[in-house]
Amino acid sequence: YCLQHQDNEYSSSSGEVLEDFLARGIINWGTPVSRILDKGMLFIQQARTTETSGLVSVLLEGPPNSGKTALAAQIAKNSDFPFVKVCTPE
Ligand SMILES: Nc1ncnc2c1ncn2[C@@H]1O[C@H](COP(=O)(O)OP(=O)(O)OP(=O)(O)O)[C@@H](O)[C@H]1O
Repeated sequence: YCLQHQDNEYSSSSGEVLEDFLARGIINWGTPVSRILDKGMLFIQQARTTETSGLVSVLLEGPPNSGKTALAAQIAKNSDFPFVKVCTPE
């Protein structure tokens, strides 16, 4: 599910959230985008390996609306793992 609103409204399923973020696709406008997507594929492989716990944490830092969530959604889509967006008050 997706907890998108502070009023505890569960707005859409994992697949619908992905479609929202990726409706127009990801524009690969330069090295920062391609590097994050490439590293995302490595993290997916890492999460799939049986030697690890299957839990991989990644911090994407950047200004508001710079595309952090869109890139996380694209990596989730590439992985076939579910995408869950959780919004906090801060
Ligand atoms: N590389 C990209 N290609 C296509 N669309 C993009 C790209 N980067 C950002 N966008 C679009 O810009 C908008 C803002 O991006 P997004 O919500 O991912 O930013 P954010 O960094 O997570 O923002 P915030 O920190 O405010 O949560 C979205 O509509 C997203 O789809």
